[in-house]
Amino acid sequence: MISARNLHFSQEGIVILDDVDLDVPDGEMVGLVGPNGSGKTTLLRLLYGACTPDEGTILLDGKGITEFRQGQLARRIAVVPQERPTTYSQTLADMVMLGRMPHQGVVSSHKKTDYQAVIDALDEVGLLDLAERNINSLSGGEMQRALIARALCQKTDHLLLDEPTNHLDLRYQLDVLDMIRQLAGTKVVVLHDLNLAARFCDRIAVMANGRIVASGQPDHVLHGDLIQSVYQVSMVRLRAPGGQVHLSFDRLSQTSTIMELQS
Ligand SMILES: Nc1ncnc2c1ncn2[C@@H]1O[C@H](COP(=O)(O)OP(=O)(O)OP(=O)(O)O)[C@@H](O)[C@H]1O
Repeated sequence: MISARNLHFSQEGIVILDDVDLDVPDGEMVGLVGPNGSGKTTLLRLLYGACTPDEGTILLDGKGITEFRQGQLARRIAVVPQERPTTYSQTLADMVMLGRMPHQGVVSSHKKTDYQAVIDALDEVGLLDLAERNINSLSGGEMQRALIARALCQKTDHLLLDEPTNHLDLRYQLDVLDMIRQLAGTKVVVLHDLNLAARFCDRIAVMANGRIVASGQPDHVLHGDLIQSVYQVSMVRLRAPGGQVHLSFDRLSQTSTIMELQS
């Protein structure tokens, strides 16, 4: 369980997060959505201790995040950041093995369980065939899956992902989010694609101007009035013959009515 209470965070005199509360219960996947610059990455960074809030508390399974040493935190939280690693010569398997570091002693060599964790994680993201490839040669989507494999390898109770699907093709967007959803523990995922958020997240928190302006189950949160006020676009909710909801967006000048089409 991750709980954030009353978070305030400023940089260079600019308020970036303003009174943010967030609860992520065990087993749930919570999507953070919102326009560019609304504070999603900053909130994620606070949740994994990369930044310290000016005010407020973050509890990890009931214990203040500041009470954990760095190594303890790395055994509890894995992160898939937006940034790509600075590329240098290293095999994919070696990069993913870095996810095992929090579980290894200072001078310990890799154990059988470490190698197995790397193999399992690479297999999970469909990259096992590329294990010995230099990471410099990976495509954008392959690198993104490699970073997810590294986080899986860390075997933590909490997984935080910043736009994990933005380089992935359609199949891997679905495969990766489905796989993440099924993991035990808590998952927080920053997404721009509201259809993916609606499909895979148990709950969604909508951010705007450094605040969470709505949160709850996707069907309750993703309604036209809110989307229009937050993104300045109109939203149409369509329902496919199989019952799946599809959200369609348009510029306000083109469509301003919100419709529900049932087949
Ligand atoms: N060091 C800083 N100094 C001043 N402003 C900053 C600093 N770091 C971040 N910001 C601002 O904080 C705001 C929130 O940034 P953040 O990256 O959290 O947004 P985001 O919702 O993740 O955006 P995006 O969807 O574009 O990735 C932005 O307006 C950004 O310019």
